[in-house]
Amino acid sequence: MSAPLLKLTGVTKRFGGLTAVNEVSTHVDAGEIVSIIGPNGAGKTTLFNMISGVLPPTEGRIELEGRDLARVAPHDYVRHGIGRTFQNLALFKHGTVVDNILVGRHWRMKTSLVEAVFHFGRPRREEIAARERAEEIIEFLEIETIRDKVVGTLSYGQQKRVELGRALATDPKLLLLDEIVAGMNQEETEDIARFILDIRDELGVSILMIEHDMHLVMDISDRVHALNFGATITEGRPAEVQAHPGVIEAYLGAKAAAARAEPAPLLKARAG
Ligand SMILES: Nc1ncnc2c1ncn2[C@@H]1O[C@H](COP(=O)(O)OP(=O)(O)OP(=O)(O)O)[C@@H](O)[C@H]1O
Repeated sequence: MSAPLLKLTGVTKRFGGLTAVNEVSTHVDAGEIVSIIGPNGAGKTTLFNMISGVLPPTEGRIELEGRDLARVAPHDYVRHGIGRTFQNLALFKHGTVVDNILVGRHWRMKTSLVEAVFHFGRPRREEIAARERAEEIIEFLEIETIRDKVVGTLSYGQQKRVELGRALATDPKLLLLDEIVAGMNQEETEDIARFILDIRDELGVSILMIEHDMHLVMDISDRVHALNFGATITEGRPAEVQAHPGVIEAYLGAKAAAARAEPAPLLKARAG
């Protein structure tokens, strides 16, 4: 049997005395959409940061197609096939849509500085191929009408789509989506859900996403991994995970803690 696309074994991250991620083991097979859920502070972003090379694990092993990523330099994760979007938009606001998507392409290009400066054969060929790929992605994401617009002038939903385009331009095998629909309205969320499924089905890219939108998680995930306080509560099919007592308790517990942190309505009214 071939190795899973992504495999995590006993992955742990400690920040001083705080264990943000505690011995998490999971995997993503080729062609899967897997979601990571959990209340605020559960360790989801820290886990993503380790998978995308932003942070080294304190313990444990992360493998992509059987290759230990500890041996890969952080800036080479993209070239090995891990693409990512960020929780907060990380686009070049003054650049156009095309410029931003080309940036993703350049992250994975091989042209050396000397070649680029003297404009030898490979950079030109690579540049033409990069532009062609950017246009394919623009068409795929249905953003042709805004291709020359400056990103900072676009709606939040459109900007998120551009960020998705930039991640796709790196030709990932595995795409990490960090709360991609946060702040979107229902129509924008439905569009993104459709694109995620198309990315998997038409482009053959596997997806690992952190998501708070439970409708999206339940609708499109093949598998869900639930975390709380850095540790795995359970993993399984969406409906099983949603009904798991530990998951319900984690979310209710988080809600109760948030409610305790809020002043009682009467006190709030008086204070106001
Ligand atoms: N660089 C850091 N230094 C110290 N502690 C950190 C650091 N990054 C995260 N933490 C802590 O690790 C824990 C997990 O945080 P993380 O951001 O991974 O959670 P999360 O599940 O992504 O939360 P959210 O849903 O709010 O984004 C939290 O207690 C957080 O305060």
